[in-house]
Amino acid sequence: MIRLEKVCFAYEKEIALRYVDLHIEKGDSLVIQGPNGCGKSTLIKLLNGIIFPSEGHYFYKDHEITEKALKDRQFAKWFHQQMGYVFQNADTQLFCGSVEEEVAFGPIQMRLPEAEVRERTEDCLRLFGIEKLRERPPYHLSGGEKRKVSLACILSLNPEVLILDEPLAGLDEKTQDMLLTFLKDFHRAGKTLITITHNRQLAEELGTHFAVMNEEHELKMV
Ligand SMILES: Nc1ncnc2c1ncn2[C@@H]1O[C@H](COP(=O)(O)OP(=O)(O)OP(=O)(O)O)[C@@H](O)[C@H]1O
Repeated sequence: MIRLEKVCFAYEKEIALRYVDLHIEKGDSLVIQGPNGCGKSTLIKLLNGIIFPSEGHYFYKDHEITEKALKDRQFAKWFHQQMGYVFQNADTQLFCGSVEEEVAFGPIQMRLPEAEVRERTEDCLRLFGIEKLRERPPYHLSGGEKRKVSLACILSLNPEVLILDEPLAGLDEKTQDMLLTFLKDFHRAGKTLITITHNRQLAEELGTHFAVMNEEHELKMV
């Protein structure tokens, strides 16, 4: 489903990915670990089509993901609907006037019928217990509340692949348990998960496949 072939990426002179080969099948739950600065966030940006290989190739469902390919609006829309990316910093993701608008934004962009937009929005608000926050502007919420809203936004898109960067960071224990249960159910439903985490317990509970990146910016399956 996801295939990286000898992918390199550099920020000007700063190498961040070195000849990365990676195969992820539908339904896998891949956990990626590695020290600070080894290239994990860069890899996630690349998988999400925000940056592109300087060398090598990235294929999603046999389509090569390049800057040129994503200039095709139909293709880009399809690809971005398949990939749900939960940012580490929720602030970069939230921009609507209210939490409810924020969660409904994706389904509206997908041009879903109004009743389905409403249903998905309500389901996601309920899932994260944030119905009470629906009228509030997202930028006035606490860090943990913002995280719940950004997770609800991504899940309202019902993505095929969910990419998570330290998903439990900043959440209280009850919300961590709820999110972990959700992620396990999401995976059981045949969806694909890619998680970056330093949290060993989360890695063990969620992962079916494990990869480690090293300080040389190389990736190895373990
Ligand atoms: N915008 C940028 N410009 C220049 N160099 C960058 C940029 N972003 C990241 N880097 C560099 O690329 C390398 C990989 O960074 P990346 O953020 O992918 O690491 P990471 O494994 O996610 O780190 P952490 O665990 O600390 O979040 C690092 O050496 C970093 O300094």
